[in-house]
Amino acid sequence: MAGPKLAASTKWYEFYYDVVKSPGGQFFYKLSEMHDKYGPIVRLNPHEIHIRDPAFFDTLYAPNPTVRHKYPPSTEMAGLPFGTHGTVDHHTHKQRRMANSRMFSKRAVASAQSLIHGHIERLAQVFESKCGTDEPIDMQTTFLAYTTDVIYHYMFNIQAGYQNNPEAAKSWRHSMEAVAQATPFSKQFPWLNARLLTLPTWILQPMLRQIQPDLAGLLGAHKLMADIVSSYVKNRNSQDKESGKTDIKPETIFHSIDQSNLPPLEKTPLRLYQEGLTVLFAGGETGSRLLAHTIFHLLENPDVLSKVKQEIIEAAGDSNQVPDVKILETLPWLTASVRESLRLRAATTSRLPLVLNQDLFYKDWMIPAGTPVSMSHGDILHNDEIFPEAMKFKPERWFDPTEQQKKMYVPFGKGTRMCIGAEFAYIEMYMSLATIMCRFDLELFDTNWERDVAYSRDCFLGEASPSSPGIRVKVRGDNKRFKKD
Ligand code: HEM
Repeated sequence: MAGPKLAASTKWYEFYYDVVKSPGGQFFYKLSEMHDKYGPIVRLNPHEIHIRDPAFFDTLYAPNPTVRHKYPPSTEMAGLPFGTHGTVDHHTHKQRRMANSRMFSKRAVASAQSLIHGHIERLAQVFESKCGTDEPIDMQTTFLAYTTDVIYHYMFNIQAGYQNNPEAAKSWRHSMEAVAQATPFSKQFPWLNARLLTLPTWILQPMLRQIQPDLAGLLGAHKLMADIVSSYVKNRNSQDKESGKTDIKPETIFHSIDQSNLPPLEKTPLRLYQEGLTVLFAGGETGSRLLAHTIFHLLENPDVLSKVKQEIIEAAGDSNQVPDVKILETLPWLTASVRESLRLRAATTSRLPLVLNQDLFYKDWMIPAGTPVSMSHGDILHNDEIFPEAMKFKPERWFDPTEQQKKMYVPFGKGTRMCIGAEFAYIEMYMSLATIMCRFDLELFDTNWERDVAYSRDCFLGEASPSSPGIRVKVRGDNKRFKKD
């Protein structure tokens, strides 16, 4: 297998690019260079193979019943082996995912529109409070507070209240940033997080405060989840097991797991706690970025923005209410803009390794069973041959997409491990975008693509430059459209 000899002989090669070379998380660029030099299949470290060939994506990330395990070091780094995302074994994962699935069905998520509306009202108040002032809004913090509040409410029936507490929201955002910064390091020492999380809080908290105070803030989320689970478990025995079993949406994700066919060992407090954290971490940051990036692109492209606004306002007709999600999803410019924003930012920059029980064949190569093999979404979503001028925001490409473009649209991944929250992300996104963009006139404040939007580091999700103050806007006017009386 081709690739630099040094990379094939030691993991310190990757360590150098991810941890030592400023600003960290640089190995994914090196990986691209390896492919430019050695071709579509390379050995990137002593254990792993990486493939850059969109045509192979469906084979590697195949759906059930094809068996695909995760590669333990790639899942260990989050320290949540009992959550779906951290589950290595294919069959265990399948069962755990099935137990969660009632929370994520299209019908269940659509039924949550009024719950989401409540949080959008609060979001609109933030924009309203800055209207006409010169104070910019940091969109990622504001939207993270929104997506986090929505997840806590929908998944755990809890009011987390980040939107009502700007200091808590800022500190949560800093914690998420700190996790991202630490990811290139934890990728090299994946066992570290899991070990750290076994320490008692009275040791861990002061220790983390010394290393990185924002990381210590993360323990607040762990403590809150432990409390939510403990209160759920306390009441669990007094609840009628059948209650809510036929509802479109179970009350919480824990009800969904409890009412599933999983065996009792899969319903322990530790399992619930880790699944809860998995969903919280997987859904907050991704959704808030998508929102901030889409607004960035719309403000950079005023002609597209005016078409998006116009079609939403026309769909609303005489009503002063945001159209139903079923209608929003049919609006061509809105849908195309969201798709394009997701494609352009290719959320997950990290390679996503899988392990097979059998040998895998790629062209003339035979990859022995048990070898971790990965591909990267950016290699597909930013491929100029599939998406001409791939790094440009061109929503109109989605009006008449080729079969290949439709097939290669993979921001949520594919196969057994693909995102389970895509419907949730879309609904949360369509409803808030429609409200914020139609109600307020926004303008970008000191924000540009190179520094603030394009990624410069692989921290599992792609991170903008460390010098970025974030994507910021000023609110120039309030049209009062979709404002609740
Ligand atoms: C723009 C938004 C989002 C993007 C681009 C995105 C992308 C992804 C990707 C690529 C994966 C697969 C990762 C892997 O194979 O390691 C994933 C998994 C996952 N996502 Fe998302 N996601 C988004 C929003 C959400 C939301 C809103 C939720 C929950 C409310 C969520 C929950 C999950 C979960 C639980 C998994 C693990 C699934 C499993 O292993 O079965 N995601 N996401």
